[in-house]
Amino acid sequence: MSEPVLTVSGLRAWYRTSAYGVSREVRAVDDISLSIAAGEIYGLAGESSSGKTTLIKTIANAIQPPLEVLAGSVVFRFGDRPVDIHRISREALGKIRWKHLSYIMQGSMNVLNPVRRVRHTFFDFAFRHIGRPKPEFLQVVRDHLQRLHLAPDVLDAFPHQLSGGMRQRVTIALATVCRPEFIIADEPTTALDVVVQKGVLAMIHEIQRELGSSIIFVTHDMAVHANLTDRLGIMYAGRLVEEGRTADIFRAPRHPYTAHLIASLPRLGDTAPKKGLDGAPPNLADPPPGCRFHPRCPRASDICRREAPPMAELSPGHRAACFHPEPERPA
Ligand SMILES: Nc1ncnc2c1ncn2[C@@H]1O[C@H](COP(=O)(O)OP(=O)(O)OP(=O)(O)O)[C@@H](O)[C@H]1O
Repeated sequence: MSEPVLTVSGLRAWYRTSAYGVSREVRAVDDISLSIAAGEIYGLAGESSSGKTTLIKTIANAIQPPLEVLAGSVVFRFGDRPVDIHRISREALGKIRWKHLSYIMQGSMNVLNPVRRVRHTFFDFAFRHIGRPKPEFLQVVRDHLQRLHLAPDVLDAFPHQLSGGMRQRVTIALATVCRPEFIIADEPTTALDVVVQKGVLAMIHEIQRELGSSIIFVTHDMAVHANLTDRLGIMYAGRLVEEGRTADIFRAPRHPYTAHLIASLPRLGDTAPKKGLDGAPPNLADPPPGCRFHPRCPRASDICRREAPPMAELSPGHRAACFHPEPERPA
C-alpha cells in the first residue's frame, strides 16, 4: 500500500451524558485503527447502531456534545504535511473542509439550505476555496455539474423543487467541486430507489476516477459495497472486527459476524432458508466483557467471554479480531 492519506490510531469516541445524577457512556467507537491509501474506496459496513456514523463524524472532526474523543488520533496527509484533525485550529479546519476533505452526510437536506437557491449553497461552501471572481466561479461550477451529467439550471432551483435523487447528486457535486483528496460519504444512496441509487453510485465512481480521491463509503447495504469498494471494514458494537480487500471478505470472511453477514445475503437460485443470528446487538452503554460478539457467536469459548480479541493480520491485508476465526480458504 502507498503512503496512507488517512491514518486512524486507537480511536475512542463515546457519547457521555448525565441526567438526574446518572451518568451514561455509550461506547460507540472503541479503539479503532485503520488506514486508507490514495485513490482507495474504503467501505464501512455493519448493522444499525454499530458506530459507523460516529466513527466517520469523528474522522471528519464533526464532533458535537455529548460525543467526546477520549483517545487516539486521526491524521490526514494532504500533500507532504500530516494534519492531526483533532489538534488543529478552527481556522485551519475551515481551510481543509471542502477543499481537501469533504463530508456527504446522511440526508441531502442537511447541507442544502431549504430556503435558498442551490447556487447560494455553492457560493457558501466553495467560493472562497476556488478563489476566482464570481462569473468564473459560476463557470467552474457549471462545468463540474455538466461533467456529472447535471443540467446547470439546477443552480436556480430551490432544494424542494428537485427530486430526492437529484438533490443527492447536487450534494455530491457540491462535495466534489473543489476536487478534494478525501471524501467521506455516509449512506448517500440509502433513501433512494434502486435505479436512482445505481445512477448515484456510478457518479461517485466516475468522480473518484477523475479526481483520484480516496473515499470512505458508509452503508449497511453489502451489495453496494460489493460493487463499489476496494476494501471493507466491518464494525460490530463500536469495534472494527474485520478488514480486508472486499473480494476477499466476500469470498472468505474470517470473523464469525462477517461470515453471518455474508451468508445471509440473497443469492440467485439459492432456495435454502436463511437463519438469523440469535440474540440482539449489545447495549453500548453496558457492553459485555471480552469479545462484544461472544453472546451471539457460535464459535465462542471461555477466552472470548474474558478478553477482547486484538485485531490480527490473518493473511496479507486481511485482519480480524477473533480468537477462533473461520478457517482460511485458498483463493
Ligand atoms: N447523540 C447521541 N447521544 C447518545 N448516544 C448516541 C447519540 N448518537 C448515537 N448514539 C448511539 O451511538 C451508537 C452508535 O450509533 P451510530 O449512529 O454511530 O451507528 P450507525 O452504525 O451509524 O447506525 P445507523 O446505520 O443506524 O446510522 C448507538 O448505540 C446510538 O444509539
